[in-house]
Amino acid sequence: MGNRQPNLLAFPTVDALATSLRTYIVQCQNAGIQRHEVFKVAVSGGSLPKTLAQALLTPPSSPEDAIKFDKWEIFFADERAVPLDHADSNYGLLKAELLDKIPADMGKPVVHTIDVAQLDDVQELADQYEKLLVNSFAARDSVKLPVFDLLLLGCGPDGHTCSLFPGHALLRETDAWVLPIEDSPKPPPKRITLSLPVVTHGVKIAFVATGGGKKEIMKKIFEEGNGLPCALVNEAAGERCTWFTDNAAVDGVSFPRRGSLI
Ligand SMILES: O=C1O[C@H](COP(=O)(O)O)[C@@H](O)[C@H](O)[C@H]1O
Repeated sequence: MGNRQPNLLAFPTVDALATSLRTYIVQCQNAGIQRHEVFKVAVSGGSLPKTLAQALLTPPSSPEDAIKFDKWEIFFADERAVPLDHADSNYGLLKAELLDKIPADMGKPVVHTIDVAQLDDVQELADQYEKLLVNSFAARDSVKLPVFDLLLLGCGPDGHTCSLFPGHALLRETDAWVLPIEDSPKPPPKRITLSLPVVTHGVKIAFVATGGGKKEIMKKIFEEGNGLPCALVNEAAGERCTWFTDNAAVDGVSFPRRGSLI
């Protein structure tokens, strides 16, 4: 991969990881606000929202370190086709872990949820979410792909990210921005997900992977690749992609720069 290698950072604890993740997110936020006065960020579900809350809800160490939630537009990197208050909803999880805990003086982000009126038709659900992106990122005719300022992603123990699963036909999609999936190997089966080209087109892409349960797949992603969805993101995004891991998740992986910051 040469100088297009992703950054792989390993921290001794999740606390230390969260501190660096915050610094990184603030840099992305400030760059986004400078570029177009807002910060457009896509977030995943799973274990990410908890770590994200840990990173974002601490008081700033300086004015430059401030989280400006009133400038944030939050989109979902993937979402399950369930009501927003369902236990499987990625929005519901983010709400419980982060959104409900944001103090009033930090501002309120705009949060783009799925259109729950379309839950019965997952293709329509994906199409509606794509339309939302078209409206937010300008007309599709003039914009080939939406460019998120940052995508915050998780990595499943099988190497999936968003709802892009190993070996699935959705990995070959080149046109659509948002895709439906009806046969997710991880429940619930019906979901929507950003496509690989949209994910890899972001200004910055950050993965958060913690715990010993991730170490086998981390070895495969970084040492073999094997067409795993997370490895495909690494290959396409190169140095725009940064992994925030703890030591347990990269135990035995030869690559990481320990705890250093970008
Ligand atoms: O199903 C999903 O799983 C992935 C990974 O979750 P994790 O708990 O292993 O971190 C998550 O990134 C994705 O958003 C979610 O829908």
